[in-house]
Amino acid sequence: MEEPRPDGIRRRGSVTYAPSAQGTQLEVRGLTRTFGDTTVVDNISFSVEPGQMTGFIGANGAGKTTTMRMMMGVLKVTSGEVLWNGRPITRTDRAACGYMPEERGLYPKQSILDQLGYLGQLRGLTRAEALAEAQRLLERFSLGDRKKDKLETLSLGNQQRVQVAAALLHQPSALVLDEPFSGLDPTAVDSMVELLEEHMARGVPVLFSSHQLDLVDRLCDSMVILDGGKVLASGTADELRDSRPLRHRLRCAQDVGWVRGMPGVTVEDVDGCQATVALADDDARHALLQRALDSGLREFTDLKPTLSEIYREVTR
Ligand SMILES: Nc1ncnc2c1ncn2[C@@H]1O[C@H](COP(=O)(O)OP(=O)(O)OP(=O)(O)O)[C@@H](O)[C@H]1O
Repeated sequence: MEEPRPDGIRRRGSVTYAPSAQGTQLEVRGLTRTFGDTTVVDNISFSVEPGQMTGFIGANGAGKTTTMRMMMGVLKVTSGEVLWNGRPITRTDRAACGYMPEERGLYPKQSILDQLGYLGQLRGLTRAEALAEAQRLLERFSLGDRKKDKLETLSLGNQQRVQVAAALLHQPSALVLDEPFSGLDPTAVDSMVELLEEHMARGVPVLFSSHQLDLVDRLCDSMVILDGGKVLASGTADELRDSRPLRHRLRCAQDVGWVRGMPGVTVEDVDGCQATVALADDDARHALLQRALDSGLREFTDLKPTLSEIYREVTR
């Protein structure tokens, strides 16, 4: 979805923006958290770059929420540090962040506009500014006519949108969002992504956790895969793909059962004239293609792994 252009300007969806020279970089270095004798986040390091969207993925209990809580100062760090543009993060820096916690934190029985106005004031806006910004965000999410309603009267997806609005009220310098897309329909995902991209265009780094791997694959510049409190893999989607063994699809006019037993060829699947294989080296490739030509070679394609496949492989 991202088209690099020669001038360095990138297009994502319908938003065009130039990389900011002054964005914020968020980094965790050697971050660790123990509860009693149990280490739930174990010496992890990664960075979230200015203007980039980083997906934080991992099974239930992997340690994503605990990491985000430490980043936001909600939970004490056992060891390690959180850095803001390369130096230890301060309270002021954290106040400039937009954080959507797992436990959400808005009041179900209070009117949406009232509580967004209040939250905006807590983050340094005047009441008038907070209400104006809340109203603007609610309009963006097509919730303008629900502003006087209690939060609990909205559908879960719409409550989620209000929670994200709460994190965006004060033009945050960085965004840390715990499962912001869960429960949203595809249109709601797109409108939220569009909004986040406007913030990224200001150089805001976005870290979000998700179990929706297809979404992370589609949206993220880079990703961090956490398992059992450890970072198993991190990098851009292409870096992660390039670090995995390449597989190939082979299709011939005749049966390709002969791939089984060829030296240096690992056979993942054979079905009549088609097979999926991994090759140990150039010799194996050469031998396979020679044999395939005799069988009427129709196709030999590199198969790049999807993020789901990478995730399953690294967490196996
Ligand atoms: N306050 C706490 N006391 C004891 N253990 C805790 C506490 N908070 C979290 N844990 C444990 O830390 C581990 C990591 O939990 P965490 O919520 O960070 O995982 P997660 O990756 O966010 O999971 P999910 O995808 O289900 O939200 C879990 O085993 C959890 O039970």
